Amino acid sequence: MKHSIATVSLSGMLPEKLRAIAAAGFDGVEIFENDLLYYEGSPADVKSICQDLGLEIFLFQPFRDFEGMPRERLTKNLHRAEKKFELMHELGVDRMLLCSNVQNNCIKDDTMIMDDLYAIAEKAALHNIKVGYEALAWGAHVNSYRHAWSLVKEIDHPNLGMILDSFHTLSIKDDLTELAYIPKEKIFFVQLADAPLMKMDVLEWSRHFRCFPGQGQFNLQYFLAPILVAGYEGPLSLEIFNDEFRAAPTEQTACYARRSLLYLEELTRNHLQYNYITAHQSLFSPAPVAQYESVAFLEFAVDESARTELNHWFEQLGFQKTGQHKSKDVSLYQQGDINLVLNSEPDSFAQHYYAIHGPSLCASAFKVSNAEQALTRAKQYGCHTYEGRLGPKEQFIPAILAPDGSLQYFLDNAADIHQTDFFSKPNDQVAYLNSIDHFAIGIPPETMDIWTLHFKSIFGFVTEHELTLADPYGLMKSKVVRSIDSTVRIPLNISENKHTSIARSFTAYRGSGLQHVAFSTKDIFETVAKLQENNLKLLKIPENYYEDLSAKFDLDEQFLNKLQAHNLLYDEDEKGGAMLHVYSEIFGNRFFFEILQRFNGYSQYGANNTPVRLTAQRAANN
Ligand SMILES: O=C(O)c1ccc(O)c(O)c1
Ligand SMILES: [Mg+2]
Repeated sequence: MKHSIATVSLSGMLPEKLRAIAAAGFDGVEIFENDLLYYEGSPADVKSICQDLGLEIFLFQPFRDFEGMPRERLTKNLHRAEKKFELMHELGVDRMLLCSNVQNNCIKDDTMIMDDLYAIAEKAALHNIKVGYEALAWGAHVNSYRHAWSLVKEIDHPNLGMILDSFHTLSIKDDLTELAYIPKEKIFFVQLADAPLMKMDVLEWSRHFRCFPGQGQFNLQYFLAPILVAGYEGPLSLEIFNDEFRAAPTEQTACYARRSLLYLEELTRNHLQYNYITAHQSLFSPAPVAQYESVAFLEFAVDESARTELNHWFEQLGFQKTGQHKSKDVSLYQQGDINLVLNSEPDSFAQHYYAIHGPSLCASAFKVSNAEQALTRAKQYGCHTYEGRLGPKEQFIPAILAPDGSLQYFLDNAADIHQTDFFSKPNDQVAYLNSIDHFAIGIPPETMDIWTLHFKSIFGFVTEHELTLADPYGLMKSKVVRSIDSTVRIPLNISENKHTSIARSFTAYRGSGLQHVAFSTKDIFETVAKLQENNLKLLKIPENYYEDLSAKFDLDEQFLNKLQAHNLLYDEDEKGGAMLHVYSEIFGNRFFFEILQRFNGYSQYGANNTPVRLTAQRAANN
């Protein structure tokens, strides 16, 4: 289907927005009146910029507070409309959005409103313009598409139709059934926006918190599907009022905006198919999501000194160096199913990454059912791919760029590369740690929505509820993205405050970066004893914490003493699951390691203990 976006959705000056919109692959735009008002060029200039960029102008908007005004205002309002029709001719657009009146003095009389709408439709006809009526959720009288449609249907004028905007419909939880029964020629335009569910004034919610499809909590496919069933074939247009996007980089936002429409098309296609409705042929249909089986490896960019230091930490954690790359300065550490890689190869991706970020996670690799399929899907979604220089006999591993510019590899032959790419020796030590339970990354707050969309669309991951947690110097928020069956889990952490641990890691990394890696073990007491024997520095937990535990949970004294002796933290969930976990100290203000054991299907991340951890880390690292 054709894709469009309202200019209000992006940051920047009008020409800059238009260039980014074209570069992201949109077919056209809605010109938001304010963008035009503030622009120094004429409407004809805007028309020619769009033409040069290959963008169609689909819609001019909004025209406000027209219908149902006191009678003496009608002539004036019709005159105002005609002025805008003339401007629209200069712009080269034939469709206008009229939003329902929000004024206090709007007269709540359907007959009078219909007279007014008929009058504007007649004027529009003289100018060859089509007026689409949109019910704002906070409209003074008309605030639902069903009310708007009852009026438009009754008026039955060829120059008057409907504009359907997902936000206004889904925010008031309106019934969606009637959408399928609006004749397609009466649906003049469709606007799409997602939003997080919030308890607040609907106007404020709409003006500040809309987001791209897939980033919020609306089920947009339930809104779009009946519109397609009605036969609508016009553009799908994003209209996003969002404070973060107003400040975010224009080009990147435009790219993710476009991807969100592809994602919505895919969800809608699946939803239609699930209901045995023949899907629109033109709906985006990418390669299916591959199955994500595990984290295949985590790769750290290091220089010589960081390599020595991390080598030491890994050994203390019980890893064994089992591989040396055949042609590169890359080494492999293993334990159980865990693979960690240190890369200090000159003139490589890792070294460029190191030059900017210092010791950091430069790549994460995922074991998937079919790497080619995962890559194809990512490409279809417009992801940037990466192909590094291959050494002799080295295997090619498909990779894409994550939103922070690090690499994400897809592997379906994880076992093989150890043989083909590395001089390897068998791991002959006992494995205390078994697998990567999760790894957390700290990201700039304004990129949270981009990251979630990345994992949802490319990886087919799901998100868990965002949690707000206390740091001694502010707040952090954490949202987990994970594969459906939890084989891969990645908490995404943000903080708006300047002095929190997350903020400190941003400074160290000069950007986003790894916060911690959590390894699972099958016997945490034995493992911790071993790590202590290896002199791994574990985070010391204050005694008060254990006092509180004994008050909160039904734990016996001996067990509590054992926890305290091992600096172990304890959490329970409401379904009877429990978790024991312990933390290392922090590696250079950057990342740390967690060792955990889950019991009885505990599916959380010990967030209740995060404030204790953050405070203890700060005490140890100040
Ligand atoms: O917030 C508003 O005023 C506004 C204007 C135009 C729209 O299309 C819309 O959905 C909201
Ligand atoms: Mg709208």
